[in-house]
Amino acid sequence: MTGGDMWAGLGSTVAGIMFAWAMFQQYVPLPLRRYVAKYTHRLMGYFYPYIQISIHELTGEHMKRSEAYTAIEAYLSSKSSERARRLKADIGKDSKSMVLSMDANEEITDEFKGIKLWWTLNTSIPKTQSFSFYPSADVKHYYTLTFHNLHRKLRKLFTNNPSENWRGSKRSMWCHVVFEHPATFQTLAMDPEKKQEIVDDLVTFSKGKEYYAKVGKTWKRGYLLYGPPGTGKSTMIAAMANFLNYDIYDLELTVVKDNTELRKLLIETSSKSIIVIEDIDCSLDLTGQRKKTHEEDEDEEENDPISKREKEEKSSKESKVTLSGLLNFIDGLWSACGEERIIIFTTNHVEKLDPALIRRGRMDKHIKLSYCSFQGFKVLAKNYLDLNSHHLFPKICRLMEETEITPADVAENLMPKTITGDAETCLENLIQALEMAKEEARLKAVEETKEKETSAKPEMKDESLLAKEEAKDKDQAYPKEDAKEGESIKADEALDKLLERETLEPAPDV
Ligand SMILES: Nc1ncnc2c1ncn2[C@@H]1O[C@H](COP(=O)(O)OP(=O)(O)OP(=O)(O)O)[C@@H](O)[C@H]1O
Ligand SMILES: [Mg+2]
Repeated sequence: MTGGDMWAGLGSTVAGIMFAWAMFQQYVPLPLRRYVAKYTHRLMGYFYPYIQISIHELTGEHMKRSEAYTAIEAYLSSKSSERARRLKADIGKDSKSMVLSMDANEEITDEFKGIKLWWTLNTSIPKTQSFSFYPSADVKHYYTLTFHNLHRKLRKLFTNNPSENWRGSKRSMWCHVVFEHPATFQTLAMDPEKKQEIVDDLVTFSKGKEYYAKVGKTWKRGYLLYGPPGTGKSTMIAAMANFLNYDIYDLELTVVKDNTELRKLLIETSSKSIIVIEDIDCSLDLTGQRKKTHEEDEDEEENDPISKREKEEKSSKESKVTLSGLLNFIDGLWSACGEERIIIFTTNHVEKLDPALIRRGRMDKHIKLSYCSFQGFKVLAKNYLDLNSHHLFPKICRLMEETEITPADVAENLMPKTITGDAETCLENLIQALEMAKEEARLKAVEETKEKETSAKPEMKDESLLAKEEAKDKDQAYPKEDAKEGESIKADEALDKLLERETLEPAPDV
């Protein structure tokens, strides 16, 4: 086929489509046209998964210039001069400078929180045009912002214990704000292999719809994050939400009235979400509830009616969520239709938790967040100081092997304290902090050995005290001759008692 044949063929195909379209518009009744349009639109959605927002220059009845349009124009002005290929030049207000902006139908690529966006300046020309040397006043300008449908929904952070600026409605038990935590797995300081393992686990979970259905399990996963304060438990939750594009429900158990309220809260959570209970060991006396039986409670109350009333008053304010209520919550018994949910508990004291609460199947993966390793430090150094290597790194590595420091403390030291603060100063600050931590640990160890030694002494002390007391008793029983009058009366009484006892009991061997 020659080039000419090909163009002729294409031309006749286009002409055919145009003809069919004209016939469709003219003869097909409107309801059917709408029906077809609806499905064409859906079909388009599959091929064109982008969202477009238009911002028109002139708005309202009086066609005033829109403030949003002016703000976008100003915002894009600097980007245009860097990135746009076709620019429009205007004289600035001072009549001396030149202001450059993007020309009509020009496109600029931009980024917002890691999301790729496209800005386009469009013009719409009225259909009835009269010939004129001057630009028509009817030409309308508008910007279009285009982004992928995936980013249509901004992530939200929900809470059942809101403070002032949280948004909520009477219908919902949760209030929310836009979730804007910047943490990612790249910026999280931890052992790279462990990090990869968690990422793989999350990916497997998020793609596991069929698998969970096949094995007959609710599509949910529980993570227990434990470790000392400042090791990145909350940061990891934010990184997980950003990675999976899930909402977060921060559940404050202490303000949940009872199991029924807990159930309602769970039902109101959406799919693709992470439900978090921070510091679970402090949230409820879950272990206590298990250990104390009802009978024991009742016995205590009967003995002390005041404490009973106090207890009742206190417990009317306190949460009545029980361990079994919480277990049902985790097992998802109340959410038969529940889909794609992650439940996370955090704690500083894993040993305090009831084993039932954290057994596999409930908290499927136990993740220990620990003190900062040199690998972790390298992530933070890259993140905070943009450093891959430095002559102080070996010294830091050695100190980190010798002492414990949390990632939170490392991060704090790596933050420049002045605008001009350089990387070397920050690293030196960290070295100082590490040396201090090492010295503190040494002193603590010394103190602990001293305490151990002294805790061994009290027994000896006790023995000597006993000996002294015995001697005192004897003194009282056999008063010294120079004792004062009152004392000698007491001593007489004691002597009487002793004699009395000796008559009743056999005399001890001395
Ligand atoms: N592993 C980490 N990687 C990166 N930054 C971290 C890490 N751990 C802590 N940080 C930094 O320290 C701050 C405190 O960390 P985070 O709140 O995550 O600690 P936590 O383990 O939840 O502490 P707590 O037990 O007190 O709640 C964070 O804002 C973050 O800047
Ligand atoms: Mg935390």
